[in-house]
Amino acid sequence: MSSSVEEEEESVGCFRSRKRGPALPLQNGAVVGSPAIPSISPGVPGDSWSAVGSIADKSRVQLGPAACGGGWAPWKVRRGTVMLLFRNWFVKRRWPVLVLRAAATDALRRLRRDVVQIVHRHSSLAAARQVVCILLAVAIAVLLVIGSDDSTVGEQIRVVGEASGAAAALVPLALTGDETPVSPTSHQTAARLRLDPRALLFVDSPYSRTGRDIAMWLVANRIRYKTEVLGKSLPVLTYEDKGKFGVVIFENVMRYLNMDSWHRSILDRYMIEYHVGMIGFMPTAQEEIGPSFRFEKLGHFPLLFQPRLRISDRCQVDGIDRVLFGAPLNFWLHRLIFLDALSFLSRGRLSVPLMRYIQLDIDDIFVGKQGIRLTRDDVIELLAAQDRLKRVIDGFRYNLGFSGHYFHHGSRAEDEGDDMLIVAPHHSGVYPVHEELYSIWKEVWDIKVTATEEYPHLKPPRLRRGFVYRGIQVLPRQTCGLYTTNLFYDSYPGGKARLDNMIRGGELFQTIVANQFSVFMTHMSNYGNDRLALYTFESVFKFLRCWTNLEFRTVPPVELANRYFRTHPDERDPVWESPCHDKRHREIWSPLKTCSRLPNLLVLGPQKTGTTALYAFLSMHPSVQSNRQSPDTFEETQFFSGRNYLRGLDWYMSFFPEEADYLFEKSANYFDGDVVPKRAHALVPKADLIVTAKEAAVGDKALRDLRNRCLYPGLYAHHLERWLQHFPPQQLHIVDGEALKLNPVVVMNSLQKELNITPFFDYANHLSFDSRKGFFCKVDGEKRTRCLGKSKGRKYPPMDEHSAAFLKRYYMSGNVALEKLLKRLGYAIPAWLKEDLAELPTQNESFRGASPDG
Ligand SMILES: Nc1ncnc2c1ncn2[C@@H]1O[C@H](COP(=O)(O)OS(=O)(=O)O)[C@@H](OP(=O)(O)O)[C@H]1O
Repeated sequence: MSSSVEEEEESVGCFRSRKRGPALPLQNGAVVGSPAIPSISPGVPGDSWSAVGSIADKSRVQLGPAACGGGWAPWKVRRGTVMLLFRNWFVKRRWPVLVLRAAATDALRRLRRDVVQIVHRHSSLAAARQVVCILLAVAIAVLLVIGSDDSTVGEQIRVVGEASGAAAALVPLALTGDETPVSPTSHQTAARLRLDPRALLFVDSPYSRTGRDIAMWLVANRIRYKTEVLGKSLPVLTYEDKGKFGVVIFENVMRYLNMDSWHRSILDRYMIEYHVGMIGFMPTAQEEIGPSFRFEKLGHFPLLFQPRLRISDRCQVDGIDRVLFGAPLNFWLHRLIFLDALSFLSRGRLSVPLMRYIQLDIDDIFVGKQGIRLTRDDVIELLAAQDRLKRVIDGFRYNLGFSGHYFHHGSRAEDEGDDMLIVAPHHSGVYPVHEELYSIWKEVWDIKVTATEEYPHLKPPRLRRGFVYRGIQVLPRQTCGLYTTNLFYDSYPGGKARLDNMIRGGELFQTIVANQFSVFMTHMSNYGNDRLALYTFESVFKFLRCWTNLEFRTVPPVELANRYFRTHPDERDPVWESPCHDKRHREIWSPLKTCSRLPNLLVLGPQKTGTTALYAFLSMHPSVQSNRQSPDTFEETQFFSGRNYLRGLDWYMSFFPEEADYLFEKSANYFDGDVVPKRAHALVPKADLIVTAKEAAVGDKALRDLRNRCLYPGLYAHHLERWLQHFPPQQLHIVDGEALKLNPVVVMNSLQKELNITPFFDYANHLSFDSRKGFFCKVDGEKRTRCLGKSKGRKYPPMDEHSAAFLKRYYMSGNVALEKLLKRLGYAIPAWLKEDLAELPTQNESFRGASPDG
């Protein structure tokens, strides 16, 4: 890092000094060359339209107030530009206005040069399209005016909310009725009570880049959302008197503009009536925007821009707040502003909390050879840094883990360092789970909390989640960029810029932004040597404090875990991943464990469709072995579907033999279990799946009792679609249950080929029809048949008319959806389904177009 940049960074107050020795105090400061705190010109009080201005710096931007309808607002932008703001929730309010200046390359300058959004109210419905176009242009202009010294951009922008510090002169938003914010510092209004905390995300396709980035960021921040590919219909937007979505997001705002007028009016009406705002992203492709716009890419800068653009706005209002992003969501500052936009546009319904709990673990504090251990001076500096961090992180203390074996193993100075450290137990290596470790922790030390970076083995690390196993709360440990090796700033793997980028808006920064709880760990030696750990942590918290309104706190580990699982109760249940797909997990796993004890095939059910027969027939194949039968749950393991899941991986694997070419299990309640596809995919993502489908049968019990247990699984398409969200269609095999009953030889012979099970086993020689049973049965050695037990293949009295009519109605739309799905997947339509659909009365023809959900 050059000294000038270093000086600049220090004076900015956003970064911690690189010099060894006492770190700089963590305090806010002004940006070098840019007083940084923007000066804002007041708008017209009480007017819902005002200009908002800003900027400082050498760019000398001047902004004047703008009155609605008054023509061009006199913005003079010199080598810079401006965006306007809403009341910031997340991004530090003293940075409400972001500056876009001429091109430069270093990351620090880039931070201050970004402009992303415009909050706007505009136009009447009739003129909506036209004005949105204008808004887009405004967005672009705001992003762009760069490079055109003294270019003038006229515009009127509504100031939504106030900002603090120098921005305090902003005109407060003139809100009325249920738009009135409940507190001057939050986005919450009474309108939020009518909204679900969920976003509606329109994407171009399931694979489009920006859409995936948006979805990932929503997931990272645990914000619920529904993805929708804009097609012929809109999703249902309301239920009873509630809005299902707190904000509407368009990955490509042109899709919103080009929406057909009918759907557009429905969506707009929803947004107006429920006070829901919209976020739109400008497409990056020129052809999407039209020939009249010319974009240029500015060096490394992530935004597109169009020079010399004059913009006007008509100041008409349609009641919808829209935030436009001029670039995709891959720049960290955009991501922060996106969080603010979500909060603002959902009237506080999608506000992420600002408190962040931080735990810094120093692991293995006495482990290390002489020469790389902590000296007395290192420990003094460690403690001094702890005091400095305490100023930013309320109650901060390091959390130390040690191995007593290595205590006093260093030089004299290092041993003195050992003496100065106060130690507390610390645990790691908890995933993949070693049952013995958990037992010992519980029995010997009554451990309640630990942390791991291995679960789930997700990248990026900010997506890691916690779980509880055997009463031990396991917190996710995040990646801070410092590992178990001795690292030095000057020889940091990938270069020092890589580490600094992680700190300044990169992975480490975003991890803390996205997670309310962050646990980091690095080894002792990185607090010695050139004290890279101190630099890293102090820098990132300085940077966070500089750019966000986040607050930080450290609490004792047990309290931290309790708070974590109170905040994220849905994370308590673990999601078992296969240790076999990850080299590192294979290494950590016990050498006694083998990856061959997981099934290649799952028979999913549903019940009553012939799954027991299929299980018996598959087990006849010489290369195929099934699970051992479980006495507790009707011989099935029922691992993925219920409480057995919490018994752990060892329990599940104990049902399978160690040596087998091909392993399978059948649990007939897997098919309709909500969580089963996700769990199954996490553990056996390559497994084949068999679903047996048959006309839904009922016996002689009351329909009401059966509705949940028996009828719901028969909505085949609905459940199959859920499985297809996790598994590719090639792994899904749908077997006609009627054909299995009437002609199992044909079904089994073709199924083994589909599943690539060898050698070929001709079922014609091993199954035969038993006229007494009325079903096909196994042929045993003496040509006698062995049939399934009495509980399978029972005879039922004919169904009464009323019940039959009820079932027809119940399954009508579901069967239509199944027919469509089977066609889509390339299956022949089973005879029973054809028959059912043929009986549909003509007035119900429209059902043929119904959605899979019926
Ligand atoms: N070969 C053979 N032998 C006996 N039964 C056969 C066979 N092939 C298909 N079937 C049909 O399978 C039905 C039972 O389905 P499941 O095994 O899936 O039922 S369960 O969920 O396990 O209870 C069973 O229905 P029920 O008699 O109602 O149990 C049969 O209709």
